[in-house]
Amino acid sequence: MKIALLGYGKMGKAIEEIAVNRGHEIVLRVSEDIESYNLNDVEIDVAIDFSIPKAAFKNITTAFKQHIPVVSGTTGWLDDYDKATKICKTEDAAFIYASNFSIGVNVFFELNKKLAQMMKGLQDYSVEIEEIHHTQKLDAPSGTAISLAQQIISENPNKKNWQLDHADKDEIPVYAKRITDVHGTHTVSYKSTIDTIEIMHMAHSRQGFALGAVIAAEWLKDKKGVYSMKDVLASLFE
Ligand SMILES: NC(=O)C1=CN([C@@H]2O[C@H](COP(=O)(O)OP(=O)(O)OC[C@H]3O[C@@H](n4cnc5c(N)ncnc54)[C@H](O)[C@@H]3O)[C@@H](O)[C@H]2O)C=CC1
Ligand SMILES: O=C(O)C1=N[C@H](C(=O)O)C[C@H](O)C1
Repeated sequence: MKIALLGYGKMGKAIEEIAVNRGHEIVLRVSEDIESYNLNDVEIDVAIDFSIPKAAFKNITTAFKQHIPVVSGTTGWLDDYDKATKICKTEDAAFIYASNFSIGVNVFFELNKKLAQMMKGLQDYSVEIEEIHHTQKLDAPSGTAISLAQQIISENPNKKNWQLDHADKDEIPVYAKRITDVHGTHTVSYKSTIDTIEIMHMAHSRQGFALGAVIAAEWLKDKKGVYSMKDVLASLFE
């Protein structure tokens, strides 16, 4: 598979290593405005975008306009997600966005939904989310923490929204901490005066995110349409 890397930072490099080990070829590395590159110059089977919030929408839609399937893991740009999926459909392209491509986190997402269903009637418990990441991270809270909050909100009618660092009764507080060299730790806690229930996922490296993104790209390559990581991992969740 011929891969274009849109964003060639920490994740771009981790993806390159795994993709090459799985027999793929990196044909383009984009690390600044995509207008400086001509996507027609090389044959591309799939583009993988791990860039920065303000570049993601342009990177992704530029690829769609060349009918190139796109896997995107960039966080912090989702206000434009619906616009991007519309362009994907108009251009007959293919797209998977995930706030977290790690298979472990996708299992954790399923646990989070199940736990939210069980806890929604237990009014003595208050729910909160904590995420910890390295100090170079541009966005807060993390895309994964927002996904976790949205999953709880869709299961629990008493929760209407999430807030960074504080919350009203019908909101979920999300606490974001920045500590050198932390790859990504997410904890969902339900606390009462009697006890605390917690689920936690801790990434030990970027390998899980990168492997999941390459697996998603292999799965998406010959498809059209908009998908999620749940589609890619369907057999795991049957
Ligand atoms: N969905 C997931 O599983 C994961 C998502 N992420 C997200 O991926 C993104 C990238 O993370 P890192 O690689 O750690 O960041 P990074 O800062 O190491 O890399 C970002 C790269 O984008 C490049 N860049 C700047 N402007 C650009 C443009 N206009 N077009 C293309 N590239 C441009 C920068 O030169 C930099 O090398 C972040 O949004 C992060 O939150 C990170 C890990 C896992
Ligand atoms: O920036 C990171 O590093 C990560 N970002 C993603 C997020 O915002 O959730 C995923 C992972 O936690 C690492």
